[in-house]
Amino acid sequence: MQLGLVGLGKMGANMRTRIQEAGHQVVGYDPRPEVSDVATLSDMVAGLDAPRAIWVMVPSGEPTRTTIAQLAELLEPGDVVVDGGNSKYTDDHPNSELLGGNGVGYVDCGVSGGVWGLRNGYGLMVGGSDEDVTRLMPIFDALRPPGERANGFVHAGPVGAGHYAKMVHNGVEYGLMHAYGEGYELLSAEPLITDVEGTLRAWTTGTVVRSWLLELLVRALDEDPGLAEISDYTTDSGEGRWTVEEAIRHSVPANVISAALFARFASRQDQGSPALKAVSALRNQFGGHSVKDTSGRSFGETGTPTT
Ligand SMILES: O=C(CO)[C@H](O)[C@H](O)COP(=O)(O)O
Repeated sequence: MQLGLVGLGKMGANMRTRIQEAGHQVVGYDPRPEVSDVATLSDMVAGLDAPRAIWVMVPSGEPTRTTIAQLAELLEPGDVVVDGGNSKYTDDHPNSELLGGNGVGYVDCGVSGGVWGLRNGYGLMVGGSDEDVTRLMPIFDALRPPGERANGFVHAGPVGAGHYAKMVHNGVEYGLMHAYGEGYELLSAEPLITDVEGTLRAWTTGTVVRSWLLELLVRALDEDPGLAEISDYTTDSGEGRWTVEEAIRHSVPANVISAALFARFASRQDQGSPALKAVSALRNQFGGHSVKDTSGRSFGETGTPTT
């Protein structure tokens, strides 16, 4: 199948490779000519046979809304657009209506897996009509991990459901990372524990708290013993806030997720928390998100896997 892919950043570029490796043809567009397959968005559209499928993988908010508005001008009835970024789910209906006015379908897809998704596959949470989702299944199958479709892929509901599921996923991510961070801090504070990293490494196998995030924490400690180089200053890109807003709307007592979000805010006021160093190191490990070193300089991409 052919796919137009808008946005060839650290997620989009890896997704292009994975989709191509599954035998599909990708025409990628990015404003940076050195990574783009075509010069303009309209060249990308012109390079695809109708009916077209276009995947948008650009930062959420204005960049995604603008891209979708531009596509609405360029596409034809029967085409379909996927927003694979971390958009707020409330953006999905306006985007869907804008495109639908011209007979263009719309699917929202939460994508999890960070910079490791190229080799491990991406977890996908999809919202849209059965017809649009079925049509895009070859692309979803190329991106998701191998094996059972239900492990790593869900058609969670109508338009908006994919981004809602991804928002909650990211809220859970905040809570998990913070719990590991607190555990790391407590182990580090206790003189009885003479091998903190070894204890965390032991937890990665057999225990009830084993997980990929825990493996990444051990990896971060291997690369930076004692997390000496990293500041606890931890940013956020919105999903945690939206999860807490939704918890309030539904009167769900989201104690853990809101505490983890507020701890990130505190990290920007009062630096020096080992738990937040761990959270910051984990964001860098799984997503290649930029972090600060102890002198306040931003750096990133150290989590990019070499395999
Ligand atoms: O979607 C992701 C992982 O699943 C991103 O890496 C995540 O959005 C990072 O979020 P934040 O910047 O708020 O920590």
